[in-house]
Amino acid sequence: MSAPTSEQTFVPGALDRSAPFYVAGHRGLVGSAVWRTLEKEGFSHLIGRTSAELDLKDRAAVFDFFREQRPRYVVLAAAKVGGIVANNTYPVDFLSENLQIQLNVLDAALEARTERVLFLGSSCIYPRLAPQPIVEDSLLTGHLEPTNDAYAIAKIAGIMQIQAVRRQYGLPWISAMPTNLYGPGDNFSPTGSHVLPALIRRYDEARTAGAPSVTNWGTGTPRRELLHVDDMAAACLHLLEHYDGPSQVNVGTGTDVTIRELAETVARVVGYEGETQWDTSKPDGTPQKLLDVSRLADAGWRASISLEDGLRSTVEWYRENVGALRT
Ligand SMILES: NC(=O)C1=CN([C@@H]2O[C@H](COP(=O)(O)OP(=O)(O)OC[C@H]3O[C@@H](n4cnc5c(N)ncnc54)[C@H](OP(=O)(O)O)[C@@H]3O)[C@@H](O)[C@H]2O)C=CC1
Ligand SMILES: C[C@H]1O[C@H](OP(=O)(O)OP(=O)(O)OC[C@H]2O[C@@H](n3cnc4c(=O)[nH]c(N)nc43)[C@H](O)[C@@H]2O)[C@@H](O)[C@@H](O)C1=O
Repeated sequence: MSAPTSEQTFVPGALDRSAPFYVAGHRGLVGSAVWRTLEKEGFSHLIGRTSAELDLKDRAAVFDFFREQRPRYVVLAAAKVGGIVANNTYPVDFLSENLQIQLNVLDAALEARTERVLFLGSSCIYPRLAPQPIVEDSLLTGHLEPTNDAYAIAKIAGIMQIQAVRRQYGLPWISAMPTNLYGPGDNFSPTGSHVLPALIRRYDEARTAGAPSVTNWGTGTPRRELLHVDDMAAACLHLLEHYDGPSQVNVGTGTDVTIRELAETVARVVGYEGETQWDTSKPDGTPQKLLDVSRLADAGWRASISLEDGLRSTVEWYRENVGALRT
């Protein structure tokens, strides 16, 4: 172990477009959007590995990869991810896989002295009944939402690892906490996905089949904030170039809707005119998780894709790719 270094002043600025930049999870919803954004922004040395090529749970392989590639920048968007029922049903997988992935990547990045790392957590790290909108300082002030507490604890460990590296080694690594995301490349699995892709698929299939009704999960009363993944990717690059600090930064739009309103909007956009029913045997999850995005605004960034526009383009993407969806 190297001698501890105290946290030093680091002034963020434009990243070097020719430096090796590893996007962990580059085929996922977020990773693929980050990759597109970086390509558009002129980054010429992007590095990506599928899980088949490099299983991030394999600690030795991850260390070999970092020793060989020596990325100067890393966005950690590889994780075990799923919707409310997947999280609630497989807590061991969500805890264990995420702890392993992030521990291996962050430890290997530390050994390689990676200059900038952006770790992605989730808004579910905050207490279930945190005051709304949720400020970053709400972390660890109350009980977690039980449907995703295992996943949240893994993510909280990741935030702590970033802070610990900053404190002990002085490296300017940062964390961002996205709200619920959606967009092209999402997981549309009927049982495993998040709410928006599930609704798009359900309503579009019902429209095609001429089904008289669809059934969604829960009561429809919880509120969720939804951010298009292209906005998320832009925020990632913005934070890497404009933010440095130990606190995680919330990434969202600052507005939310009820699940019932979201379902009505999806039905209208896909053109479904039947009835909607609610299966209250399925969990609602946290009643509201609206992020306070002042810190992000102070860093000079705000979301630009409206829910209506983002939803329309995602429905288009879904229809064009329905034959080749992830399961
Ligand atoms: N989607 C959302 O609503 C939200 C997401 N987030 C966070 O954003 C990040 C990205 O999520 P998202 O893009 O939605 O997730 P996805 O499921 O779309 O993508 C995750 C990616 O991680 C990779 N991965 C998973 N396990 C391994 C492994 N063992 N080894 C290597 N790669 C692995 C997968 O690679 P491959 O395809 O090659 O198998 C996959 O492409 C996560 O940290 C998540 O917690 C936060 C809040 C909301
Ligand atoms: C991003 C975040 O995502 C997860 O938390 P969540 O916000 O509760 O996630 P969700 O998108 O799955 O559900 C939102 C709401 O929508 C309702 N709902 C209706 N009908 C469907 C439906 O068909 N599928 C789903 N998934 N939800 C539905 C559902 O009952 C709930 O009230 C975390 O586990 C964790 O992974 C995390 O960090």
